[in-house]
Amino acid sequence: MPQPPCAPTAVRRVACIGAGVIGGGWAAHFLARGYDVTAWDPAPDAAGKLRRLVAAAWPALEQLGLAEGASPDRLTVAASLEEAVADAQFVQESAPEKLELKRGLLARLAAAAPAGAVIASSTSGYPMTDMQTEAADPGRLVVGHPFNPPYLIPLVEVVGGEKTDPAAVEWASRFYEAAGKSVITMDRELPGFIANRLQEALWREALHMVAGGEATVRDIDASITEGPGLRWAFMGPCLTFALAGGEGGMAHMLDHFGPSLKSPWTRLEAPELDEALRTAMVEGCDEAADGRTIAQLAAERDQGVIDVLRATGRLPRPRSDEAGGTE
Ligand SMILES: NC(=O)C1=CN([C@@H]2O[C@H](COP(=O)(O)OP(=O)(O)OC[C@H]3O[C@@H](n4cnc5c(N)ncnc54)[C@H](O)[C@@H]3O)[C@@H](O)[C@H]2O)C=CC1
Ligand SMILES: C[N+](C)(C)CC(=O)CC(=O)[O-]
Repeated sequence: MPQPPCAPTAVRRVACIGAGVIGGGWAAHFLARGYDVTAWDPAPDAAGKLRRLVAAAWPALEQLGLAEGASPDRLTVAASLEEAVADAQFVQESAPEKLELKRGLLARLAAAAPAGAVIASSTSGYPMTDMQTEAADPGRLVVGHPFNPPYLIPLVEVVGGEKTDPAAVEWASRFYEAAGKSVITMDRELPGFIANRLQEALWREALHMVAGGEATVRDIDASITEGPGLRWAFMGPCLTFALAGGEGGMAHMLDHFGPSLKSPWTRLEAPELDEALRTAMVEGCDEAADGRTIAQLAAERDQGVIDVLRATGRLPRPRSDEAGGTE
């Protein structure tokens, strides 16, 4: 792989390709951290939608603290993909989760972006090995998997594919850290990476319970927000379960509960996502929303995440180049 155009801490210009929920959220994050952002999205109404998304996110970002010079005015919406990435020092792809589309798009991005510039995909599950097949220079393609909304949830999972240069994975991890993210760098591809693999197990069980009429959407959500979710905001599932073993810690927890966990671990297959289950989930969510719109729920979520970050002492650090990084 040719050298990236600059050091990870010296990046000033980022391109966001695909500007929906996640691409727009990434744009808001990078703008708040003081980067110049150029976005491109083929949808006819994409520019207006993106600016509305950034405007809706900005109050939350102001609460967290903006980087010096950060402004929504530093967002440019390009007329073409090629124009969007022509000058980019880093590219974040957030197009729809369709493998063929990602393959072609990543190849186009690799052809158009400056030599060596790292290109990250927001994919929530495809291995980079499967997505980098059409690119002329796959070495600079990595997965940078964010969490919704990327402007508030710190975690990014970074992993390369078989043809990715390890230097690109390293560069991307350092860049995201400089941009204020909390990074897990994976040394191998796993289906769903780490967090989605865990979330998918939870989600599979939730859908089973709704499909079987065993629990309502409201009950399922309350079972997490009033229960384990409170612990998970600051202590992960392994350490919280180590505490379930009392003074004996994880060893006693496994000896005590392990045998009885074998059945729940192996009982269920993937649920059939048929029309009835889809309807039950949609109606259950409408009921649980209690008349709140998506925009109201998003604002509530944003405030909740900020409160948790603040309460647990995890407000974002300043950008590392602000602390003296150089080109
Ligand atoms: N929604 C979520 O919670 C999360 C999604 N992701 C990943 O982020 C990516 C984007 O997902 P969302 O933002 O949720 O989808 P979305 O549907 O909200 O946005 C996708 C955007 O891509 C645009 N688009 C369509 N064709 C395109 C093309 N050829 N090139 C560039 N842009 C194109 C669409 O116009 C749309 O604005 C997916 O890979 C998804 O797996 C990752 C983490 C969380
Ligand atoms: C729903 N999702 C699988 C796209 C979610 C993610 O990938 C991460 C998240 O935001 O939880």
